[in-house]
Amino acid sequence: MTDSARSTSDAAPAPGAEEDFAARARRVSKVYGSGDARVIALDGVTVGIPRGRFTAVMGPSGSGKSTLMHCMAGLDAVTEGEVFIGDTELTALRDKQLTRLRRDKIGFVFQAFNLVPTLTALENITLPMDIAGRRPDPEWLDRVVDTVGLRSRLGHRPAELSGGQQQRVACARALASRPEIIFADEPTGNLDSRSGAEVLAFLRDSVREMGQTIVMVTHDPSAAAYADQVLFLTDGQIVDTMAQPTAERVLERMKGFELPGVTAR
Ligand SMILES: Nc1ncnc2c1ncn2[C@@H]1O[C@H](COP(=O)(O)OP(=O)(O)OP(=O)(O)O)[C@@H](O)[C@H]1O
Repeated sequence: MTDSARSTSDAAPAPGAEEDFAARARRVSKVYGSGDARVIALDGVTVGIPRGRFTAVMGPSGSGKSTLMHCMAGLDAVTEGEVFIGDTELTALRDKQLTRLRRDKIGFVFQAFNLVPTLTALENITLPMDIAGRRPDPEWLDRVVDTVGLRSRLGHRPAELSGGQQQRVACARALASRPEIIFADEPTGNLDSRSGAEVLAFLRDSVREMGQTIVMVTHDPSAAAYADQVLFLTDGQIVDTMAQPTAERVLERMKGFELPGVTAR
């Protein structure tokens, strides 16, 4: 068995040895609180996120999905274990280096669109690069704008755009700097199903047509069906993976997690 084939097993590939992964977690644990309030949110997770693929993360409420994403994106410190973005060990970085790595290598899309209301769509898309003092590659930006399908709306402010269009602007903002990986936390959580489908199609196209790597946390089996693979978490551990998911198969798998007192939302 190759290392990549056992990406979710405990036998993690050596750092730098597995070039097909845009991000990796190795025996990552995250514990919140202490004493009676102690919660093991992640329990020794080892996983690789394949480069140029769309990965969905699913699991019951409280299973550790957001914690995994936050730890892998360097938004939250791990209690134990290592996280790599490309070949860089994120968990070994000091605050300033971590801020730079997040800025240069990672894109984020959240449930709330987090657009600046006074800026146009285009200004929002290029804002992180403007702040970083980097000039967007015009050809790339053009391609992102075409894929996002908002060329005629680039001069509009967020209030003049629909929710789906605003989230597509947020996706384009994440893509503009060609990050190593994009983490999306419930990107369709605030959208109706039609706008959600537009955003998901855009995320999928940016993977297929532009080679972007995306990890998306979702509760929605039909959203997960846009991904190339699904990772299933329960009780802070990855318990299963599914390639080429369909909404029906994901739903069926999620039903298996519905224990008394635990609902798969
Ligand atoms: N800041 C925190 N302090 C204490 N406990 C936390 C904190 N953040 C998360 N937890 C706990 O860690 C566990 C995992 O939470 P997490 O938010 O990662 O789950 P999730 O799968 O994303 O849940 P949901 O689907 O409901 O968003 C839960 O038991 C949660 O209560």
